Amino acid sequence: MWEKLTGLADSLRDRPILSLFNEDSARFQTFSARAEGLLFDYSKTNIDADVMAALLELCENADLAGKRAAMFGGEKINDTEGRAVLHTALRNLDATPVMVDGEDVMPGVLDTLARMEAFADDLREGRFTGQGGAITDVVNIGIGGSDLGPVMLDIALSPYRDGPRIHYVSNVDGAHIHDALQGLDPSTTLVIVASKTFTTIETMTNAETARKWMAQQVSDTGAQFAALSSNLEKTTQWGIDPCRVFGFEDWVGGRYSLWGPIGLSVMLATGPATFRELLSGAQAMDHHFRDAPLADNLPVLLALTGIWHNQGLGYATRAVLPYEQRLLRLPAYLQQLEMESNGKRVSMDGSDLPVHSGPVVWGEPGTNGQHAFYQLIHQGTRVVPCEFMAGIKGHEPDLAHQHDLLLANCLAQSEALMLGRSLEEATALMSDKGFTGEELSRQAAHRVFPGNRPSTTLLYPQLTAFVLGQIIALYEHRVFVEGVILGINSFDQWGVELGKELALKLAPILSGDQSSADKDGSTAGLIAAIQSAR
Ligand SMILES: O=P(O)(O)OC[C@H]1O[C@](O)(CO)[C@@H](O)[C@@H]1O
Repeated sequence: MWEKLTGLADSLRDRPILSLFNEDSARFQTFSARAEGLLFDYSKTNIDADVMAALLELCENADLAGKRAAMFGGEKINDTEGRAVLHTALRNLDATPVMVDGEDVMPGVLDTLARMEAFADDLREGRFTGQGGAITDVVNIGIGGSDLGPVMLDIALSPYRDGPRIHYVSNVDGAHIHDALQGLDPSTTLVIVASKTFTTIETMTNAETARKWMAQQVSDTGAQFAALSSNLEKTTQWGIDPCRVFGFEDWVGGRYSLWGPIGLSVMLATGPATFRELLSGAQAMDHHFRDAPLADNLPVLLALTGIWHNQGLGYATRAVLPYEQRLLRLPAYLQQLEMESNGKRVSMDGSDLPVHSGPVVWGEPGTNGQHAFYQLIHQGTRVVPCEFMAGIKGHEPDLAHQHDLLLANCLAQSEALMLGRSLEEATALMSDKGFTGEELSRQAAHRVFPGNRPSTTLLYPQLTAFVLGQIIALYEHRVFVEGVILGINSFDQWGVELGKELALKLAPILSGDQSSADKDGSTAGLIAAIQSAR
């Protein structure tokens, strides 16, 4: 199945991308696609018509259309956990029926959304208060999918923020909750415990700490706690009033959960209307993904460029480079979305993957990244496919000149990556500066850029809630498509379990209650070093 692609990759690896533009003046039009205001340009890659045909063949062979229908249709495609995968139902605002085990899940989804909206309105309009008056601060305690999505959205939607201040606590490191609670008044603070399972050690430990902190000033601490979870039994056991528990079903994966109750903190900060805009944007992308032909389908095209670069050409990482400061936490969010989903070594049937799993995903907003790691991207020995993204318009009309500079930088980087600078050009440059002989060669060598480095660019009109919904759903579906082509289950995460189990066993050893005798030499040595220094 992979031979055709890897064969093409071997023969085309060094072909200059620039030559493709010289041969075809319409290359940009052919190798870019639009959907509902978004423009995805993948012309600055080595993909040509043959490569695209081979990539689309992979989609056919993997029955992408059938698997997509199975996902939207509520089939239990997460078969190592026996679950459907229906984050799309959370933004199915038209309420068209979505069946799981013969039952329409939409009435429940919309009922929870309405409850969240009523609670958000009550809190934002001062009808729900703390013991000391209107809620001024909300502390959202969660980790992984119960944190990264809301944190990313909170920053991205800052122009729309008009509610209480939100503070996010995720790390079990006591420093995190200590610093977050500094200066907050417990009597006007709401604590949200966000955990799908309601068993995650980091979250439950931080929630206990928050409860103790609140008890110092608030007599009925339970009245200022809310929970977002699938485990209603545990939220009740923990003492959270069911009227402030917002539940969701097991068919919402943690890293796909920001569209439902896990997004409550964002709704509190920006209001129900903005949250609905976010859902509408995602829904628009769902429709596009479901209905557009594969060759014009943005999530499919984004996935295929990923497959070409990672499994075809063997590039091990990809950089996500938003030229949008408010997408500061998008790379971190995508790290979980992509790497927890597609970082798997076996196919659905348990056999070893014939190709690499999904790539390492990393990044940072431009222009900051330019002054940090772009050196390696331009002149390092490894090729890093870059995924640029930028809004055509900012939210600061008075600072439009800065936005133009931002866009100029974004375009300059993808251009520089493709064009590079030859030894002849570098030599001429340094010769003009007066260098001669061996010193000219030496100085010129340092100024050569190999170029021919691939990148894609996603342009969007402006970072509104709607557009943000589109972008996140685009990446979600990209992960799905890559997972289908790889033949893996993108919706479980067994790889995080072993470390959790070992941490639980190590805790009593570290505290001295158990012996480290059965530990490997390094771990035992580290334990001894920690214990002896206490
Ligand atoms: O929401 P929960 O159940 O606390 O889980 C938090 C995170 O832990 C994981 O299970 C593993 O890291 C993630 O998939 C999940 O997002």
